[in-house]
Amino acid sequence: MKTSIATVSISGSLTDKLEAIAAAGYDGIEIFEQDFIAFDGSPRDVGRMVRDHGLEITLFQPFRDFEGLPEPYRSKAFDRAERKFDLMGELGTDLVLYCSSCHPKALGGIDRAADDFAELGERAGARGMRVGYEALAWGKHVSDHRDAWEIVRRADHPNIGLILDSFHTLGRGIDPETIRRIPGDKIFFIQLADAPKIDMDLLYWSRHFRNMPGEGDLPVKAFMQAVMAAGYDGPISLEIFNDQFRGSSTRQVAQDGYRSLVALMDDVRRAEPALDIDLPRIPARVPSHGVSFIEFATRGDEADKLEALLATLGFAPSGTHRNKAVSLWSQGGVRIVLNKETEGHAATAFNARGTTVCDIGLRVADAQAVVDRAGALGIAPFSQPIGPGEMDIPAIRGLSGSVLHFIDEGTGLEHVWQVEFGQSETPAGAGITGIDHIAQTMSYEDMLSWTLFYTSVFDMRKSAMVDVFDPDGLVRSQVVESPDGALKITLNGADSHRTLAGRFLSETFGASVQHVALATDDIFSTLTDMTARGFEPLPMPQNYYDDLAARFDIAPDLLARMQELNVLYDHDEKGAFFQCYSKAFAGGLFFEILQRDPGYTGFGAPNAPFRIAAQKRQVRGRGMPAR
Ligand SMILES: O=C(O)c1ccc(O)c(O)c1
Ligand SMILES: [Mg+2]
Repeated sequence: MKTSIATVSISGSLTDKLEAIAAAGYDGIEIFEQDFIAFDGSPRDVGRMVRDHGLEITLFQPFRDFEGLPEPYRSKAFDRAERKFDLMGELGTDLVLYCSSCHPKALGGIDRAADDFAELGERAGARGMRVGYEALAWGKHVSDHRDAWEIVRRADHPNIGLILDSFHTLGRGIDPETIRRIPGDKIFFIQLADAPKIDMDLLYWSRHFRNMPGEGDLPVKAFMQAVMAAGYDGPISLEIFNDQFRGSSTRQVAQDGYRSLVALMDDVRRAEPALDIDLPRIPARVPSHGVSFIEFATRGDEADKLEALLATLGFAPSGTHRNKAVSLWSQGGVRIVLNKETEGHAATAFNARGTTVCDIGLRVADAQAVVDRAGALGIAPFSQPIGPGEMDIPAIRGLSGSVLHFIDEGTGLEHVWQVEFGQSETPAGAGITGIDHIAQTMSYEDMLSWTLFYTSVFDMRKSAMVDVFDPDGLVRSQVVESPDGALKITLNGADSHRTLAGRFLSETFGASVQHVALATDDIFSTLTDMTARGFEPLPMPQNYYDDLAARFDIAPDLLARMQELNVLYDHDEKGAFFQCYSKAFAGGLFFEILQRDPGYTGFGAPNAPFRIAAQKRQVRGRGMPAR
């Protein structure tokens, strides 16, 4: 199966685009007329450039406002068609997309349009060209692929076929199952795009908010299942109009697109195994059973402070690495690794950004399968030299060059703590039972990419994006989690440097984990224990508790305990949620301690503005903690 991407989908000059597209692994490109017109070189030069990159031009597009016109417009449209056939010949492509007319003079009528296409088919045939007809969701008379298909069917010409674009079908809510009725050989080309569900004008939505399959909310898998079931075997091409992508890294967007295509077609094959899909088989998404460890790169004064903080949270040293300046702190099955090495991956991370989470270990069903699947999706494995007596644990690169290690059971990897750290017992601690979630802060424009990373590699789903109001700007929060909730990651996207998240990004030189949320079954006894160990919570103001008393029906003595321990509260239909924050350390990192009823699925988002305001007071009060 050939993969392709429209040049409009990514940023940069035509040369930049071709390099990125070829490097990402695509077979071809759709040339958008605008891109060609803006280019200073002949059509032959463009065709040669494309082929020099090992790519082919799968489609030239768009040709607008062709069908259903009265004279003299009709003849002019045919003249224009001939000129574009000339151009296509020079570019070296034989397929052009005609989108349904938006011309104010277009008359409508299925047979009139079919006659126009029958005549066009004759002219195209004489030139060795083929024409595909696409229903734009906002076309004047044709806005539904079923009508476009009826026109193509009645035109009844071998050089005239249908082009399906998932956006136009799914954006209008047309059932993709209707595609199964169309003969596969009459579908000349497939364009794929996803989009977030937002209620807005179709044209504006299409031209600004499309995204990669899997990044949005449209049923693109069902669409592709129907297309493949129809017997289609041509290129599958991404056509993504997205304002953010037009300003982002050319290579990254091209890579994400390829990743989304491979993951989608793998999903299609798994959903309908009888379909004949000519793509290499890749391992299925691997379930994660949660976080095995979190590793901080840290040193010197910051390391001392982090150790002191961990001790107040009830963690205790429980092992030292056999070869390295790396120690293990643990409590109730939660492992925190402190890496003070001056060489290797952690040292690089520390040198670049100070104390930071440089590595996350995930418990998975099959560690090697994760690395193999990630490889098929274009994500490189990570490896470091292995010292004497050390284990080779499969890993890949994650957020901003940090590392994700995978630990499974059954291959012996789970013994790494005894083998490398000589771990004996797990200290009892303050009642922390696990890691509830990890929060990663990134810039807003990287959020789609990282959401795709997690949902394409792992068996994780995304939930709706939530707006978090920082007093100085908006932060958007997206949760990705495994179906059983064992692994939950919140991705927080900052737009402005003035938000707490934005400030963290600039203080720590890029995206990384900003907080780790520790779970307890009894937050009051845990916090009482932590307080006795010297834990200092983030202080919450009286106004917050007055508001809680007004909003919720909380017993006065419970409210008093919450206030005493600086516990925040939320609930949904299924249960209650309590949370408390540590003060920030090392440039804005912090811990959260929380207790959730099993049914509560949120993260206390309504509390975020008050938490952020309290954190900002702290920063102003004593300045950002020194490095
Ligand atoms: O927005 C448009 O005009 C437009 C043009 C060509 C396409 O293939 C398309 O899907 C949309
Ligand atoms: Mg299209």
